[in-house]
Amino acid sequence: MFVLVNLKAYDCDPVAIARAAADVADDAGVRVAVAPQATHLAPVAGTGVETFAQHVSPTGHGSHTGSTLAAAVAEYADGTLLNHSERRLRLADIDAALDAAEEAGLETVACANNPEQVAAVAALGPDAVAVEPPELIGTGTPVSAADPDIVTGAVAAAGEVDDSVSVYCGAGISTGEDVLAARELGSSGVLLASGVAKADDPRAALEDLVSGL
Ligand SMILES: O=C[C@H](O)COP(=O)(O)O
Repeated sequence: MFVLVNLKAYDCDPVAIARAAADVADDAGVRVAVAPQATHLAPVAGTGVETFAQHVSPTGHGSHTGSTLAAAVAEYADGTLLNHSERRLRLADIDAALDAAEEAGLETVACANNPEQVAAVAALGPDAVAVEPPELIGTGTPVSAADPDIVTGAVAAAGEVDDSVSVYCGAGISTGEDVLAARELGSSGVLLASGVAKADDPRAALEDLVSGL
């Protein structure tokens, strides 16, 4: 299982969380990655943890003020999220951002709300898709318990399009039990945020997440 921790724009210490994630990944032998704000990519990557951007632009070098270029992100990061439900892109822009990310050598995780969108984004050839029902994001109610069919549906939808695309799930995942339930449903990773970024003790939260793996 891959544990991808998105720090969003939460008021947290990205480097402390990254250090804890690197330790937990090493100790448990589990892939754990951290996706900080773009301005924190360098210090987070400096901890040695796998580092993801939260977004890259569907543009290359040129007159694109405010862009986050995949090539610039790749100086520090290993991969990137795309089309998170809090950073939605049009289909053509997901396609272009995937191309830019792949050209820069970034691993790509494209998000989708439901199995139908999973099929659409899987057809664009990301390394992975992450299904997240928006209504469960940040609730602490895990998608694996509240809407298991959306996870199994996403696994089936991606498999019909391209079975080399990994399927992750997210929304409300915060415990080791949630991670195991996600795996039972066919997911090969989880995407989560508040369970770690808002935890009183992020290191303990990370240790619990991987405890059953
Ligand atoms: O990127 C992470 C997801 O939106 C899930 O967020 P959450 O774990 O706070 O529900």
